[in-house]
Amino acid sequence: MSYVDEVLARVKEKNASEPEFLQAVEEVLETLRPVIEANEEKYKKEALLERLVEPDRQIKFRVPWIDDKGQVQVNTGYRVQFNNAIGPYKGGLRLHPSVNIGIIKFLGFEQTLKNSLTGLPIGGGKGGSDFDPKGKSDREVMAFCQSFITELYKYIGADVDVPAGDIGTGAREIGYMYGQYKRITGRYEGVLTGKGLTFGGSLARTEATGYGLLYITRELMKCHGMDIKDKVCCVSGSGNVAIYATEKAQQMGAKVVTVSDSTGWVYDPEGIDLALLKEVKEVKRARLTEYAAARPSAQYHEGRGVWQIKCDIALPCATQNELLLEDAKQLVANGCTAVCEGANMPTTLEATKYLQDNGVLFICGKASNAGGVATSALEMSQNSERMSWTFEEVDAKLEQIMINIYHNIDDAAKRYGMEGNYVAGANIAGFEKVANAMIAQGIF
Ligand SMILES: NC(=O)C1=CN([C@@H]2O[C@H](COP(=O)(O)OP(=O)(O)OC[C@H]3O[C@@H](n4cnc5c(N)ncnc54)[C@H](OP(=O)(O)O)[C@@H]3O)[C@@H](O)[C@H]2O)C=CC1
Ligand SMILES: O=C(O)CCC(=O)C(=O)O
Repeated sequence: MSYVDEVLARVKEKNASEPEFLQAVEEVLETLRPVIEANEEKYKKEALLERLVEPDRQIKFRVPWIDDKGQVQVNTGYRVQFNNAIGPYKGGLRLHPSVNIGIIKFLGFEQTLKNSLTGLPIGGGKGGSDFDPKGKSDREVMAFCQSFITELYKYIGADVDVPAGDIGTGAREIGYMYGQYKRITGRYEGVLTGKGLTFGGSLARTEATGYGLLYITRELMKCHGMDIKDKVCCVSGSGNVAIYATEKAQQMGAKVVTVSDSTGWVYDPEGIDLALLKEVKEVKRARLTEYAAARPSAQYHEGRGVWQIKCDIALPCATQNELLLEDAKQLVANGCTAVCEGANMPTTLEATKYLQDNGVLFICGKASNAGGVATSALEMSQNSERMSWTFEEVDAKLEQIMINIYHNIDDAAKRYGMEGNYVAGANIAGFEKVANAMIAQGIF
């Protein structure tokens, strides 16, 4: 049995109840085979893969808070500090009822390789809670965030572990968390990113993940002799990533015709009205039915269905495993050219393989959504030097980082004879840097 197969078998046995984590590990290890085989003896002796797939530590805690009726509620909080070989742990906090340890582990594992791809000194971590901010008052959200940080503050710090936003965690939640961290520790430091602009946040962080997704998509298209201008895009989700992906796609001259949320989706053949979408989602925190009600050209459908709409470029920006094999078949049948992931692991393994086998250009989230965390690292730099850069400065750095990521993953795939396989390229390029740093720092 090869070293990769041995490790995969052990990971499956040990983490049988964590399907998302297994899926993420399987995807990575399968594509790393040629790299591992070229150095099998060395990596095996170092137990490098076993160390790579085992988090440095997992923190799990009770989060009690009081709702508006005076009732005590209890949620579970998590922080998985996955790997700090190349920098302090860095990664978002997800607040969603589906959150469990397996989901946080998959996200932390992917984050380690993603952060490596940014070229910046950040390790990988992820956290969150099964708390659902939807339908809660601002006071309830504040009560939860304060309680969450009252436990988590012990484990984080500007040079230790720097959390940020993710699903359900936006500027409001980060603000309450930052306030509580400062109150407990008395320290005014860059312990969280995605902060408000009046207290250390970076310009362009809000836009960064969506904008970065489009910068890398444009580079991909350009390197294959195509222009993004006038292309039709299907976007899923209607949160932070989806909104700013739509904005940048429109700025580049593409037409975005769909968005979705957890209850339904919208097809708007005239193109998404971004101002209306922002009003519905960012201001009112309402459902997409409100978008459809205010927009005569929009058709609203319950459930899922975005990928059945004919498009040139598909940008899944909602959540994991939202683009299934049947969706991949539909995209191919409709002549889709490129799929670039805004969300983390939105495409299943079978769907990814089908897209790749059928000539669709495919960039995985580790590479294509890395603009968010890269800009978080730029926020950390600004906090350390007590400076604020202009929107244009941050945006220009973000654009260059995304272009560099594309060429690094393209080169890595070519080096191992897998030209055009950007999943392999991303995993190899991300892995090489982390592996070298782990080996150089000795066994721990
Ligand atoms: N924010 C960031 O900087 C980064 C985010 N990501 C990833 O991008 C994705 C989206 O994150 P973000 O935009 O920040 O999160 P938001 O909470 O802002 O938006 C999430 C969107 O996805 C929808 N959604 C969430 N869960 C489900 C589900 N189970 N089924 C269907 N739709 C769902 C939400 O619908 P509803 O409104 O109904 O809940 C919402 O439209 C996630 O995978 C995240 O990990 C990756 C890199 C950076
Ligand atoms: O900005 C960050 O630190 C984290 C972003 C994130 O959670 C992600 O890249 O998935």
